[in-house]
Amino acid sequence: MQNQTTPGALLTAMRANPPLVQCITNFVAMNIAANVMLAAGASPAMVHAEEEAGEFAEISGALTINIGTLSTDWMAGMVSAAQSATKAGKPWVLDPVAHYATSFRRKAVAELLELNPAVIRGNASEIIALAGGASRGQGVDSRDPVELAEEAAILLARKYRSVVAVTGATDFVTDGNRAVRINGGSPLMPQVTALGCALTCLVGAFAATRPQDPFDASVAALAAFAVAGERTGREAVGPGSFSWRFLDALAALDEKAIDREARITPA
Ligand SMILES: Nc1ncnc2c1ncn2[C@@H]1O[C@H](COP(=O)(O)OP(=O)(O)O)[C@@H](O)[C@H]1O
Ligand SMILES: Cc1ncsc1CCOP(=O)(O)O
Ligand SMILES: [Mg+2]
Repeated sequence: MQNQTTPGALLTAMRANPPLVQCITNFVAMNIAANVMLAAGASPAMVHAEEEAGEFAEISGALTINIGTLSTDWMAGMVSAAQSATKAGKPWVLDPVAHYATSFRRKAVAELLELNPAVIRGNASEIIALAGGASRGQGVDSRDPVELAEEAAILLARKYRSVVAVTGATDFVTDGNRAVRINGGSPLMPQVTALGCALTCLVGAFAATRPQDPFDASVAALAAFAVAGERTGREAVGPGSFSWRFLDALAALDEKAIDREARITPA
């Protein structure tokens, strides 16, 4: 019998019933994230206004919240959506973009963390700082290796009872108990803006497909990026061609390819 929770099986399940995912993301990421979601087979909606964000979360399969271009009115929409998702039993994913940079961001992330995200997805510098460590992050960019963030990720997963997905050259995913590393991708990925933000939305899509197991959902989303990114890296000549070729590679992924090519190892 086939394992129903392999990344490939989850990709097939997601495409068979494309989940509506409410993505509250940033101005930089909106377009690329929506295109990544469509290429992978999900149905994204970028809905953030306070007047409707909570109501929209009720009809979505999952919610993602990203503080990349935060403002006070967006924060109100984020809080309303997260409360509504939790109440409706829908998983939501937090992307704490550059939360260490200003007190406004630090305060916002502290408030959002209290609203029970199912998954926290960030780069290594963001995860280290979230656990109170000394991060070398600069603005939205990570300057720390993922290996240095693994302990922080486990700590955060236990503290907030959530899955923590740390990305970089080698990704690390933990729920505080289980942990895996995922290899793949391409060094060109951090040269294309908002790919991490787009990945956060895709984690939401897989979490909508498998709400009972946000760990497997996160691993599947990161594996899809790792395989599509690695394939794209072989063809692209720079960040420009990487960007459009990556969408094609995501769309071309299928169950067999992802399960054959994903390099996932227990940590
Ligand atoms: N040096 C690298 N080599 C391979 N893949 C990478 C590398 N850096 C980042 N990635 C991949 O890029 C995607 C976005 O991750 P990351 O750049 O860490 O997020 P963010 O954009 O939030 O900083 C992930 O799929 C990650 O695995
Ligand atoms: C450049 C920039 N500025 C504010 S949000 C953003 C995008 C960040 O994207 P990512 O976290 O995926 O690198
Ligand atoms: Mg990011």
